[in-house]
Amino acid sequence: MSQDLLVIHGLTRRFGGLMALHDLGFSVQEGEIVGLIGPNGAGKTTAFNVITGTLPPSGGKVHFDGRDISGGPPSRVVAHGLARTFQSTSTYPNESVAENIYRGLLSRISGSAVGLLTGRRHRTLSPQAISAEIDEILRVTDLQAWREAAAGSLPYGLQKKLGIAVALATQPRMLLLDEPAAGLNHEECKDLTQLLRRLRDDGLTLLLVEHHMALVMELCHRIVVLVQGEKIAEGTPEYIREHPAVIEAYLGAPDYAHA
Ligand SMILES: Nc1ncnc2c1ncn2[C@@H]1O[C@H](COP(=O)(O)OP(=O)(O)OP(=O)(O)O)[C@@H](O)[C@H]1O
Repeated sequence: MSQDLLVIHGLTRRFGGLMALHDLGFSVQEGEIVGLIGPNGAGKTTAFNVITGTLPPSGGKVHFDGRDISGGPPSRVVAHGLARTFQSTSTYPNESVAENIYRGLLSRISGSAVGLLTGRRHRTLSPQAISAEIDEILRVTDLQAWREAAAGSLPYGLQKKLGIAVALATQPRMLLLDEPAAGLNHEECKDLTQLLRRLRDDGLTLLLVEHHMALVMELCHRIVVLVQGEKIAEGTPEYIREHPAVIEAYLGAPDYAHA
């Protein structure tokens, strides 16, 4: 039986009087792809921000690989092997694709005390080793042809893929993806699905926030549904697709009916 890699318990986050997350609890097993879905404003990005230490929780705990990582900071969370991508593209537009990936590598090479203690990080890598790692990430993400191109010159879909490549450079055990399919055309979406499937097959654990229901239903082993900061359902895609409260709050809404 697989181990729980990420365990969230009683997670709460307030913004003034607004309860953006309330008593959220779920877990993700090693090797699983879990989807976190819900209508706009449900608290999905807030959940990502709290899990990755970008925002402190108002209450509750986040455990990763048995360690309490509640409250971050993000560098410590990454050093433990939990990386994320952002809704918007977050690369350095004037730097090349390879240089952007190098930045991801650097967060690992320069490392933190935590990284050194966990033994998963190296303080130095030779230039050849760095180049080989960049090449490998370019191969996995199928971005080889764009190695020296400025990140900002890439088509939007490839910029989003580069965001995944940079996160992969931190050598995560788990990746949190915030709306990777947003703004992608049909072909780009197919390409992304293939990449995520490859990463899953390579054993990477994924937590995916996404409104593209076809992609979520195809890729995820389990789905957690948030509405107004609270979990209203959790289960397999088949279970979630037929869940009356999920259909009423989200899947049946006209905006999502196409998905
Ligand atoms: N920094 C902040 N300050 C105040 N309110 C915030 C902040 N960040 C998020 N919120 C509020 O918290 C609630 C949850 O927002 P969040 O962005 O987490 O939702 P979401 O499910 O990711 O939505 P979407 O699908 O539109 O990205 C919303 O009401 C939002 O306005």
